[in-house]
This record gives sequence, C-alpha cells and structure tokens, in this order.
Amino acid sequence: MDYDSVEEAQRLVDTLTPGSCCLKVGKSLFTRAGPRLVEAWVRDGWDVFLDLKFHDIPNTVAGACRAAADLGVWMVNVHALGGPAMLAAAKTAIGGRTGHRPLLTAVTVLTSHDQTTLDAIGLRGAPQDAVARLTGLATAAGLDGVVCSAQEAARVRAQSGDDFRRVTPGVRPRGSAQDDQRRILTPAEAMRAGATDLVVGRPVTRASDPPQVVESIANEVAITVQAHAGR
Ligand SMILES: O=C(O)c1cc(=O)[nH]c(=O)n1[C@@H]1O[C@H](COP(=O)(O)O)[C@@H](O)[C@H]1O
Repeated sequence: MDYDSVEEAQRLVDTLTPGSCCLKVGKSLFTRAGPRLVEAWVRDGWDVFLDLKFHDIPNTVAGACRAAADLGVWMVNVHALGGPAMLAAAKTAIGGRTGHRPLLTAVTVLTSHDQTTLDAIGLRGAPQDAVARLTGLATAAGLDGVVCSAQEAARVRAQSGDDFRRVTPGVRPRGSAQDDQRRILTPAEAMRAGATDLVVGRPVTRASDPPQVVESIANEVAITVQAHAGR
C-alpha cells in the first residue's frame, strides 16, 4: 500500500477481499495516514503487515512493538541490524503479551542492496552471507522469520527450518521494471526458492489495472504451489 494518498490506497483495497492477500502498510502511507487507517483495515478483517522496520535502542523498539501489537496487526518487522539485545527486547515485548500477538520478523539485508552498497556501508561479506548472519541473530532471538530476498530463501529455510518465515520483497513479475530493487525474482521463482510470503509493491500500485495484477500474481503463485505439491 505504498500510495501517496489514502484515497488511492482505499480504492485498491475496495477491489480486494481479505484472504486473497494481505495489506502491507509501510513508512509512506503510515506517515501520511497513521494508526487509525491500520485499525480500520484490521477491523474490516484484513491481515495487515505493519512494515515500519523498527531500528533503535532496545527500550524504544520494545515500546514501538507493543504499540504495533495494540493495533491488532498480523505482522510487524524490525531491522536485524539492531542487534541481539534489540531483537530480544522486541521478542519480549510481543511474546510476553496475553492478548493479540503479531508475527515478528526481522529485515536482514534490504533487497535494494547489492555487493557494492554493502561494501560502501561496511557490512562484511557477500549479501547472502550477511543475510545468513542476521538470520542467525533473528533465529536465536526466537523471532518468527526474516525479510530477505527470495534469492536467499532456500538458504534461510535450510538454516532455520520450514516454520521460520521467509518474507520476500524484490518480487517482479516477468517484464515489470526492476526499479530500485537489486536482488529480485519473479513470483514463481520466489515460490520455488522457498519464500513463504511475497511482497509486491509498484508492479501493483503503478499498474493501470492493479486488481488484475494482484489476481495474475495470485494465479502464478497458485500454479507454482500446485506443481510443487504434485511432485
Ligand atoms: O521490509 C520490507 O517490506 C522490505 C524489505 C526489503 O528488504 N526490501 C523492500 O523492498 N521492502 C519493502 O517492500 C516493498 C517493495 O516494494 P516494490 O519494490 O514497489 O515492490 C516496499 O514497501 C519496501 O519498503
């Protein structure tokens, strides 16, 4: 839901049904529309992924995670780069709740990074090695999964098990623009690689017929899953 206006976002939501997909609310729409929009979509039955990528001192991230959980969201994420203490604080904030508990995932290496940008910020090794290191931290802290590129999904599954979610942005249906993403795969490739949740933004939001693109991606995913089950 990376739209610049609530009206545009709502127009797409009105064409979709909960269960066919989830809604991801990130920094641009959240900064514009705030928590009330998230609560309204949750009330309407949507699974909302609150993608604010919290990255701060442990105490602040814990408070932000509690606030996210109070909104009733389905999933919330933090940056694994915040380190073990921050991940543990996020986990305690959410895992210690008696009421609703969102899934908690950690962003490993942003899908807009490649080797050149990792070198520039001084993150050691190849992107897939950094993803593995950060996945290790998220697993040790007891999180529900990581956000990574689908190119790393198979390795994450091997490292942390089938139940550990692999949420993958950088998904591009064949023929769509790469934009600022660097580590990309198509929906079918991402599913075959072991992604559990695909994140798709601009190929939908910038399309002339967004609901049609959502449906076509859902079909591509369903066909891939069926083919996989038949093997
Ligand atoms: O956590 C995320 O959702 C995220 C992590 C990441 O590594 N890369 C990434 O692109 N995202 C988000 O996923 C969405 C991808 O959007 P598109 O590139 O337009 O498909 C954006 O909302 C990003 O903020």
